[in-house]
Amino acid sequence: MSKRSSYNRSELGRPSTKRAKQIDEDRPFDNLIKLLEEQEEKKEVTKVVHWFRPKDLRIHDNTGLHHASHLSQSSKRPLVCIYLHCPAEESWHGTSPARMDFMLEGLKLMQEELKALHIPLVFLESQERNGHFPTVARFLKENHVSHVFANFEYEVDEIRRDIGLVQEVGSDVQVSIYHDQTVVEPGSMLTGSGKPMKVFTPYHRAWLDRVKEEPSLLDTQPAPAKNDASAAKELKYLFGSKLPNVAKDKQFASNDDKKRIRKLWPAGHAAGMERMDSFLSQIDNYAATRSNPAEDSTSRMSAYFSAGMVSVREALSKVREYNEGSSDFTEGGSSHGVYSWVREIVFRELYRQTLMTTPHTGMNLPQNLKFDFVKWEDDEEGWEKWYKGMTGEPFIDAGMRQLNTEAYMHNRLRMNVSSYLYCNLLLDYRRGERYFAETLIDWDLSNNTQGWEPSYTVFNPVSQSEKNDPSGSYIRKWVPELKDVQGKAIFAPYNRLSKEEFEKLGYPKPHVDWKETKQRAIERFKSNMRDVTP
Ligand SMILES: Cc1cc2nc3c(=O)[nH]c(=O)nc-3n(C[C@H](O)[C@H](O)[C@H](O)COP(=O)(O)OP(=O)(O)OC[C@H]3O[C@@H](n4cnc5c(N)ncnc54)[C@H](O)[C@@H]3O)c2cc1C
Repeated sequence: MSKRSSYNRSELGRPSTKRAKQIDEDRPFDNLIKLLEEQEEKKEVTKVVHWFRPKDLRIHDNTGLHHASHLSQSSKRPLVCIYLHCPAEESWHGTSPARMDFMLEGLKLMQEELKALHIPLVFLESQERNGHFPTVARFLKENHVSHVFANFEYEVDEIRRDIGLVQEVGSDVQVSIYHDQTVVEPGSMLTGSGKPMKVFTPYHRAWLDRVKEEPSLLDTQPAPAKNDASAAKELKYLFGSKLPNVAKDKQFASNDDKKRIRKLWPAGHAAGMERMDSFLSQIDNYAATRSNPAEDSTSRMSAYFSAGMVSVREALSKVREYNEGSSDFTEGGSSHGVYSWVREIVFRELYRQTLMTTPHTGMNLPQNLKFDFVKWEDDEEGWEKWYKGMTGEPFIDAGMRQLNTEAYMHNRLRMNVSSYLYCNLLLDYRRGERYFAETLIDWDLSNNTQGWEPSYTVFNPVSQSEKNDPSGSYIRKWVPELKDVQGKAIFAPYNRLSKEEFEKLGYPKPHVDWKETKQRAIERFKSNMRDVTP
């Protein structure tokens, strides 16, 4: 579905590892907090704005919006919502046609919901990447806005954009930004020596304790209150703002693609909550079936979480109801299914903490900077076979074809296809990461970059499929050339069928030898990786 298959240098460009270390030490997020704290409190309220970003596209349980509504009500001044569309930014960062369409459909629904509350949702547009905060600042000025609210985004460029806004508006507008993407505030989970936790197991344990002790972390906020009728009159000129057009490079390749994806992923909060409710009825099977892609038993909530159409708090507050009102999601306090689903949410929470506290991870650099010294291969044939799902490794091909068809891939496959790309094909992992960004509906920078973090673990697609897709149903579904292959031959048809039988299938033979290329990768990593000089 994604049309792009080659990348030029600037898109995969990155700072030097030395510069990366400097950025980690002088974190843009800390600078933003300092600026926000230094603002003088603005007593007089004229108009209040909430600025929606691509990660908080809902009016329910939206922290920034809730505070904006509160100020608007207490000061009896009107609330206005804005969304900034910047096609150049979307191109720069990746993002897929599926995700763009999903977000815009969600925004259309939100505009209607807000209109019923007499609150306008205004779409602003900036053609230039660096035109974002000046466009917002101009709108605030022209509309005599005194207070603007938003939720934090933790990517470096977004933090710098917010720094730009605070500086640009100066004392004219008070800017308030809230943590909203997670249950536990990123940056607040520290080791004994006061450093941000980076390792999953202790983070998970501490997270479970925190949520058990502070169940209010899962409480949700209501949708904003209605603007009064006179405000609606005063704001008349802001209603009816036209939904932005999708940039050419973010349009679906065909109408069929659009129809298929919209059916699989209906946009909006209501659709997301319906999906969550239906998942809850089967959550108890999650632990036993989550790794089998043919079961398709995971929640498929990722698209709703990454666009913020459903807040993770709201989803977990539902899980709490299911868990008899208890926020004890430890093994002892919940079913296997609940424990293991919440565990996945905790990965998401940790990855946001990592992005905020180790900002270089959002700058096309691996968390383990030693991997930046690896010399990658230029196997263009391998690249093309990988993204088209024609490598000759059935499990890999099935995963890539699912991705190209559904704008989604099961987690087990994401782990396998990524390992195959940078270990067996020895291609720069950033190319795969970018392909995911440009194809997935649930693209999320922190989950994606952490998922693609290179490591020495080389997944074996044959044993992985034998273990996780034991009946071969997932492979048969996505690789129709193999649908009639019986028994264990489905996992490795080239090696397990006779030459004649294999040739009849019309399926490619493996592009590389798995064992040899595993060895090559380990040797390459060992010889190329080196310490980063401070
Ligand atoms: C190489 C690679 C790339 C990935 N890219 C993305 C991405 O761009 N966007 C994205 O949301 N997830 C990404 N993931 C994580 C994971 O694969 C998806 O979140 C999951 O498959 C989504 O399906 P689900 O909603 O049914 O998950 P469920 O199993 O139902 O899990 C519930 C939620 O927990 C979170 N979650 C689950 N697994 C992980 C994980 N491994 N890491 C972090 N959070 C997780 C997601 O928000 C998910 O919706 C990636 C993983 C890998 C290995």
